[in-house]
Amino acid sequence: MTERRGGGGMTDDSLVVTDLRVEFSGFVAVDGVSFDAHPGEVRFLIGPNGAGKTTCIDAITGLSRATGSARLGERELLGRPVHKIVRLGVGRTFQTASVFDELSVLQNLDIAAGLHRRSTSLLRARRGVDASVEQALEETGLAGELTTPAGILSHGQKQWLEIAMLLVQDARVLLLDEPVAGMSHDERTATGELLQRIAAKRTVLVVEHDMDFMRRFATRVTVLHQGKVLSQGTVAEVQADPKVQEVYLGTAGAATTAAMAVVPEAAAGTHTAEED
Ligand SMILES: Nc1ncnc2c1ncn2[C@@H]1O[C@H](COP(=O)(O)OP(=O)(O)OP(=O)(O)O)[C@@H](O)[C@H]1O
Repeated sequence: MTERRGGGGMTDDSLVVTDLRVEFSGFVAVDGVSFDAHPGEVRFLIGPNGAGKTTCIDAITGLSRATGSARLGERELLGRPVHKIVRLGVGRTFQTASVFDELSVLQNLDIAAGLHRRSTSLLRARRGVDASVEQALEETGLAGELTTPAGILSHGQKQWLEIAMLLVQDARVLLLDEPVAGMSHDERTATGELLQRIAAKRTVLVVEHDMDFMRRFATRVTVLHQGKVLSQGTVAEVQADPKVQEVYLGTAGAATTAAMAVVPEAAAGTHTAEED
């Protein structure tokens, strides 16, 4: 058993990816990528379009065949089928929210919860709101939307519902693919704060394009470029890396470069506010 402790150290819920490699008919999309993520930090994976970010998540969750290693604590994930990886506690969201629009928030959560429940506890749950569902509703700020059809939730609320579904499944590792795409500024802030709360006890890995969001909420960042790790470290370290500046200058345009170049006061030290 590995030691359990919070604040970014190695635990049974740590995700450790080593020398990950994914090839599609001769094209190497992920080429020897290594990084780790631990409970207590909001870990970011960034990089230009086509860098290999989603493919890394696909490999970890069993959707793409990969070589190398992706370990949850002491368990190897690579080579296991998708449903077994889910059962080990690895949950993910996709770039497009995948909730049942016709069903209420509660019904969506009940279905998600069913994945980990026996029929007897499902029967019990039908008489009221299950404790895990109630906790997920509170944590994601959706408690007031119990009977709302998911289809009429705001864009941000749909993403939070997806995160809530992972919480009721008791995911120990959450892999989130562009969770704030299309969100308003306020929704992004609420999402960042939600991720910080969730990450206190779970491993959270966020794939993002939004540099401002990354600067505000990342504890550590891995930058991918053309399938390889270009840079890795705190927000301040990564932003100061000339290799990162060069890639963003060359591929992502002036706006992103400007966003990357600004190191906020709070991030200029070794870590972000939530560590203090
Ligand atoms: N199933 C597939 N078959 C062939 N090539 C693929 C497949 N999936 C991804 N790729 C290629 O692998 C590379 C990495 O794609 P990936 O989606 O992981 O990048 P990304 O960093 O997530 O990009 P984006 O930010 O645009 O989502 C791209 O060149 C993509 O075209």
